[in-house]
Amino acid sequence: MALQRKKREHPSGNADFNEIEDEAYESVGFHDYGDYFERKKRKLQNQNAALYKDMEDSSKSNLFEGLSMAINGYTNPSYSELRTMIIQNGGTFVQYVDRKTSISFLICSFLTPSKAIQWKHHKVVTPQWIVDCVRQQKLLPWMNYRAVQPAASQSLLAFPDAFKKYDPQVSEQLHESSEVEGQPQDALPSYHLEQTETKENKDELSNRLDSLSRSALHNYHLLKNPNIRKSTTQNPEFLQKFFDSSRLHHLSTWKATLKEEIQIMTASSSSLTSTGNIKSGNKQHYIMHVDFDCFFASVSTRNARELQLKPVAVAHGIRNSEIASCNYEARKYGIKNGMFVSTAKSLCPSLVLVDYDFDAYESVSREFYSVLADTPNDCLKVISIDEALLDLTTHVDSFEECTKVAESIRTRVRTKTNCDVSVGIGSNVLLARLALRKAKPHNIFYIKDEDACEFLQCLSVQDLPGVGPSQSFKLFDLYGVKTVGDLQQINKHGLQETFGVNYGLHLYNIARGVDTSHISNETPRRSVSVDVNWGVRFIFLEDAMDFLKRLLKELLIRMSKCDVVLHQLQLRVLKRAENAPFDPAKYLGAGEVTTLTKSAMFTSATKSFDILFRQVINLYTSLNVDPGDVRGIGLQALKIVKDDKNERVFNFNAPLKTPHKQILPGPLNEQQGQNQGNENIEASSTCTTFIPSTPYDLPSASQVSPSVLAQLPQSMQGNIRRQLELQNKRVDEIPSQLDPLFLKELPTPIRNEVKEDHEITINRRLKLKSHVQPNDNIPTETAKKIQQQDAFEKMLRPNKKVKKQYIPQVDLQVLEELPKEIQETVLEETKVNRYDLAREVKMIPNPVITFQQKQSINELRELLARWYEKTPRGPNSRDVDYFSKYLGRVIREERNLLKVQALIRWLQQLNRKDKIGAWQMAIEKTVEVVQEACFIRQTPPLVLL
Ligand SMILES: Nc1ccn([C@H]2C[C@H](O)[C@@H](COP(=O)(O)OP(=O)(O)OP(=O)(O)O)O2)c(=O)n1
Ligand SMILES: [Mg+2]
Ligand SMILES: [Mg+2]
Repeated sequence: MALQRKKREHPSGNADFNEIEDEAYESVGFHDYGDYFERKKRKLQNQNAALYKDMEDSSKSNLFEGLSMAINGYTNPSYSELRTMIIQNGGTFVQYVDRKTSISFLICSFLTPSKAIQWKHHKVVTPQWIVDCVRQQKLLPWMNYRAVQPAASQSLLAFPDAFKKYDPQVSEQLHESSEVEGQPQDALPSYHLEQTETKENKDELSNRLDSLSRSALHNYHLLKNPNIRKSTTQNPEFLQKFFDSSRLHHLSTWKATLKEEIQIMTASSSSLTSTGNIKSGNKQHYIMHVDFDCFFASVSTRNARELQLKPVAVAHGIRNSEIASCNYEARKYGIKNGMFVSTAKSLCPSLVLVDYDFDAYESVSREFYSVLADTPNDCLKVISIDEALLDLTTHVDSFEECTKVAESIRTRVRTKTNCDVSVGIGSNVLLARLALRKAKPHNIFYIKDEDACEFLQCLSVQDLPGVGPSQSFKLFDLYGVKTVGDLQQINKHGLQETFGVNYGLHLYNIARGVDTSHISNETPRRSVSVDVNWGVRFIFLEDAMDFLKRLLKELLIRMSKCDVVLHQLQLRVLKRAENAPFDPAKYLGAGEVTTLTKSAMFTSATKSFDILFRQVINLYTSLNVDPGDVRGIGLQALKIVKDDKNERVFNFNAPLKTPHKQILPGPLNEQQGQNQGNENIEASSTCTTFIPSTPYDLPSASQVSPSVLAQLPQSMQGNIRRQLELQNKRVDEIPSQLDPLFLKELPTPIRNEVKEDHEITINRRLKLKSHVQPNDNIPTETAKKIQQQDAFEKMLRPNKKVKKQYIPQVDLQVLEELPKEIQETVLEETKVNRYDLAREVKMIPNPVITFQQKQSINELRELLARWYEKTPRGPNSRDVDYFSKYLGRVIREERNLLKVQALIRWLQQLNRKDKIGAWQMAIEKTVEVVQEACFIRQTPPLVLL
């Protein structure tokens, strides 16, 4: 197949999947819209002011005076009839709901389950309430017209009753009783006032609530529910419960422990490394990748033969919890690890859910590793609790011999654990890994070097490690590449041009089965950490502080178990991504987040809670994250050393000082400056603040940069220089400021790229520094230049998303509907000239939005029919998202409601006969997105039934 570099063209020239994904129009929540909608909102308010004036003039009553209401979805009476009733009876009609608390009532006939959860603490009534109130001309008790029933539908992790102090019933009663009067009460919920409900307390709370961000306020309302509250960080016992039930916590702890044990075991034997080239000189390498089949699921059912024949999955059991592992019987239905229980159940209603058995997983894993350790090898590498890599190079001479070893491992593991492992063998890690996938389940497979290219040809590019959805999309988009065979046709140069020198080369190599990575024996542990990424919900800053305190205590407990002290402490905060919903799909999960990291260095290793906590507070506050947006927190002890009990780690006699000032204005300052007032930090940022752990400590040489040194007071410079001399170091020995752990987490090619760039930067810095006399003051100009070079740190951070600029947008059609005076004001405000506007409107008609390059309804129907036919077990949720977003865009931009209506009806019709559950859910989700888009665009909801 001759592959040309081809860019997909879109007839409309303005819409493709990338744009759909990139643009800030996730399924539009009631609260998620940006400048564009703010603008639109104002414009429509103007419009409405005029529109409603006539209605108000003919007001029938002031029945709804002081009440603000919004309408959502399909209603009977219709949207416009209800709107008229509300306005004519003195109510305020709200078109855009940007804060749930900004309206007194939401009127709707039906809410989807996820919306019902979001709105369950708000007054959501059926249209009949409006009708009856108007008919009787009195405010009737709204609870009799609830559209959302108050009972929480989800079962929750059973935390002990830790929240007695908040009396939910009293709160609920208060809520209800004042509402009977129909008062607009954005209420002072009683729960957060732990003490008596004095007026002062209420006022104080009210003031505090006023200053909260939308996300914090959202959490405030969410946490009113005591059941939810006790499943979050607000519960003092949360941490323990979380760790007991968190599989990810178990997995990381086990992995660290296993690595440590294997390291001790192999430390005495000579540690061998293996080069992973297909051929390294004349020596053929033999790498083996061993992994349990459906580990949790098979351990959980290993003594229940009857279950092994049924589809089984291990999960916490609630609807939107994740499946950790499912057996191969379940996989026949399309169920996968990581899928939500609700989706899995819709694919296979008879799916048996079993609970976690962490003790059993641990003991089975120990048996497994004891078998591997007993197998003669050059190197044993822990990959996870259920998988490992073995280098057998010097112990076998052929793949056949290697297979015999694999058979023996399989038999011994089976005998000891009653569970199966599969084994993949190749001359490098990549081939062993790909062979393992082929071997699964219950088998052994090897790929010889001479067969590698052919084997790889049939794989999809996404099967290659390190190739994710975005890279594979790019490959398809630019080159039409789908399979590894296609990828083999693209030359190295082309790939490097598109993906960068290193990643391009990496792609080129792995497409041919070449992997240059090494495996080596375990090295001593380099960090201890504690991470929580579920149930993290704060309202106020003190909630975060309180939780950080508990987290640090936990970290210190773990450090003491490993008998280590730290030189560096890193704080990691997961912040809700811009435009991500307040409540992610996974119940109380983190959802889509941006990771922010900051760390502090200590010259003397420490484990002192006081010292560390002060720095934790400094680090946290310098990140400047709204407490309402925090979705996860982690603390990591880095640069750890064995705790030498005799060594002075903290001067207990020294008075505790106020939080240490950062004495070196290093990168942190720059970072802080950028963080402040900038919510758009995109990905992890690593920077270091430097803190002496005793009052008179000076920073270690490894962190001193001449530019920084130059800016310190003379006396301090002298001190530092003296200390450096004592350590036989010069100022211009510029250390690497690349955090090795951060680097380690990067994929190899990217890591190499970063390192390479870093070296270039360091060289440049060294060149600059050669002008500097070591003992002289560095001239300010040079210092500035050097500081500019410090900006190489920025390389570590992926590009920041530039905040979208608001470009005045005036819709001529809307404008013309406005009264003349308002038109003038709008034009003045937007500084747009009417002539330009008309020209612009002429030039840019409503765009035609395409989906998969199709735009006519018939073409799209055909596409949907194929999609439906190809996915009898239900569509991929990403596809559903794409499609929903596309429809939302058609409503917003192309303004072609008929098209949307036709397509959804078509999907409904396709599924009418088979009534596939997963498809039904997908259609519902699409309808939900569409109706929200209508709601926001101010059009009546679509009639779809
Ligand atoms: N994100 C993850 C990854 C893994 N695991 C747990 C459950 C798995 O059973 C176990 C091993 O992970 P594997 O990726 O090896 O998955 P399985 O062993 O379940 O399936 P397979 O047969 O594909 O290896 O780790 C988890 O709970 N969550
Ligand atoms: Mg496995
Ligand atoms: Mg595994």
